Amino acid sequence: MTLKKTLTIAGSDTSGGAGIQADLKTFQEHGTYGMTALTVVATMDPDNNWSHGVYTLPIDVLKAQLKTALSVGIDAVKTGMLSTEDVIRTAGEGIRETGTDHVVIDPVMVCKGEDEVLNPGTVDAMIEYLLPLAEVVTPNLFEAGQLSGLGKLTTIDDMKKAAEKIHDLGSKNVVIKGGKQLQHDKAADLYYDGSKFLLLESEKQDTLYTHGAGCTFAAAITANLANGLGVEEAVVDAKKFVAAAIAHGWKLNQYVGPVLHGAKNQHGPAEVTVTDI
Ligand SMILES: Nc1ncnc2c1ncn2[C@@H]1O[C@H](COP(=O)(O)OP(=O)(O)O)[C@@H](O)[C@H]1O
Ligand SMILES: Cc1ncc(COP(=O)(O)O)c(C=O)c1O
Repeated sequence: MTLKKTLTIAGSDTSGGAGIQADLKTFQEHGTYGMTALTVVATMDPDNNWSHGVYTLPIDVLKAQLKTALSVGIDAVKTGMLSTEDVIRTAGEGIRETGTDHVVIDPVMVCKGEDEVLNPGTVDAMIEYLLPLAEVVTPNLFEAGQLSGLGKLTTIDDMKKAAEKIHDLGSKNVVIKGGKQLQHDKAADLYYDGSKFLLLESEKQDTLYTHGAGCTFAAAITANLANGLGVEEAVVDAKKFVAAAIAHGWKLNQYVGPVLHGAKNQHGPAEVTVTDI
């Protein structure tokens, strides 16, 4: 049996819901063989309101992991938390060497609820080293505002303008996640392939248990591309996967509630409507 091989270049979320943990669980649910190149280890302090520590691994350690993964061969690759310009450049070099076009860039800049980029130099580095390689980029509203240079995005019209700008930066397809932040009665994401805009909508859940949703969405797109789906189909199916995972999100402790990565396979896909806009 030959499995498609999917690589995530991302951070470890020790609490298990996001980061490479989300990616590997999601790859598994899609029947792909997951591999990892770790960039940072994120920890959470129970004595200090679960505040995050982010420990960047030495760049040589990242390079050695990429060498291992590249020697095996990769069918699709995604990125997650990349903490410095050096890490981003190295990730870009690794992605080029995989030779695959199935490249999903999840431009993680902050963890949920925060609105300041941890390290501002990383936005320019993502634009320079990663967007030109992307088959799909999946910013949330905040990240799309940063990458496009348009700042705060509040409407679907703003999202369209940002998607065009990000497409011009080299990503072949752009998915801007409206999520909970967008003032809209559904959880709406905008898909743009350079010519048409699609609005992907699912039920907006009234829940705080969405930890890992962004990583899970991008990992599902990656696995779908590896499995041979077209980009539009890969994104719509991933939305059904993540919406189900959010609908079954659960409380890990008083601070965090992760999505249930296996929800689609256990309970069925969520309903998603797709509208040409
Ligand atoms: N409360 C919610 N109910 C339903 N879907 C949501 C909710 N919050 C986010 N989503 C969806 O989850 C996916 C990931 O988005 P989001 O959580 O905003 O990303 P990120 O983790 O990068 O901030 C998107 O498809 C988004 O629309
Ligand atoms: C290592 C790592 N990557 C990515 C994220 C982003 O997670 P989400 O999918 O909830 O945006 C986090 C958030 O805690 C993280 O710790």
